[in-house]
Amino acid sequence: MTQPIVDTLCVIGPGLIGSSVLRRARLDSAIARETIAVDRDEQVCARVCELDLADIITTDALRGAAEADVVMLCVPVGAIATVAAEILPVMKPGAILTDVGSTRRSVVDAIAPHLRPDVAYVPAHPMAGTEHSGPDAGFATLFENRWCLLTPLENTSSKAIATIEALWHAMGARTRVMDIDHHDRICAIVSHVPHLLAFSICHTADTLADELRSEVLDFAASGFRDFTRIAASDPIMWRDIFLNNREAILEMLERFAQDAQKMATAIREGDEATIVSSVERGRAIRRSLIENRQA
Ligand SMILES: NC(=O)C1=CN([C@@H]2O[C@H](COP(=O)(O)OP(=O)(O)OC[C@H]3O[C@@H](n4cnc5c(N)ncnc54)[C@H](O)[C@@H]3O)[C@@H](O)[C@H]2O)C=CC1
Ligand SMILES: O=C(O)C(=O)Cc1ccc(O)cc1
Repeated sequence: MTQPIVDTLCVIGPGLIGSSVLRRARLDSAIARETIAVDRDEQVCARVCELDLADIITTDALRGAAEADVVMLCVPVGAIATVAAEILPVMKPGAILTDVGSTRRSVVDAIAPHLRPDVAYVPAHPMAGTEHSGPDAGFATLFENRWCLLTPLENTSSKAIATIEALWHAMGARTRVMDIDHHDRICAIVSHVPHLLAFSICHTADTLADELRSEVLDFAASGFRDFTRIAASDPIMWRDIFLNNREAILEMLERFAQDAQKMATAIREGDEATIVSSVERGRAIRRSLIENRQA
């Protein structure tokens, strides 16, 4: 029998993303020989146990990390560096630390002082998810045909990078290695600012409902519903993302505001050509996303 990609895989934070990884590992013995799930929340551990998602389930991060060959941190961005600092001293020599956090620069900088020369750190962010969270929300096919963006440090061994890439390939994902700051700018425009806009437009509509004393949201058309699906996402997760990718988000938000302002000017001035060309451009982009099966 061929060796699995990882001997012992420890997932810390088996919520939407972590439980999806564990579900996939349950289905495919080529991923890991043994799995460990760690969560500080006893109720999450109890649920992971009921769902039979891992071989060992514990609230003790040190125990899980000490036994693992790969430790994957799937906790909110604001908790990643704290958990990393706690577990790094007990990790096995030669083991790999990875995390799935949605932002990179501040996390990598906060982890850097705690790194050991004999433990590789390979951040890997799956560009896949939903607006739901917790262990019940996960599913084994979540990463199929999705990108996973790896942002290793310059001195990270190519063997460790290859192991994490193999892990994500086995989960159905495509991988791309990229620069840390490049990652944060891309994610700001394709993920973080769209979430910000969805939260904000819900807020605006709700405030208007108060002012008009009307059930504005009861009349939400399907466009509003499609556009705001992501506004149902977890507040702690998004607080952490916004605060940890501050510069790139503010830059992209400013660019967006300029484009929205151009549309406002075109509408005010009855500039048909600008309005039509903007809608045409959006339509072409949306159609190409569907053709590439990313929508
Ligand atoms: N939700 C999404 O669509 C995506 C999320 N991500 C990233 O993945 C990570 C996890 O997100 P989700 O799975 O959505 O979150 P989740 O809320 O579903 O699960 C997070 C889990 O971490 C546990 N946790 C929190 N702090 C902990 C700590 N200090 N020690 C141990 N466990 C702890 C929580 O109890 C929870 O079970 C985040 O960093 C997020 O930015 C990445 C891609 C997509
Ligand atoms: O629900 C959706 O469509 C998402 O976009 C989920 C998501 C959230 C955060 C990420 O870092 C990546 C993907």
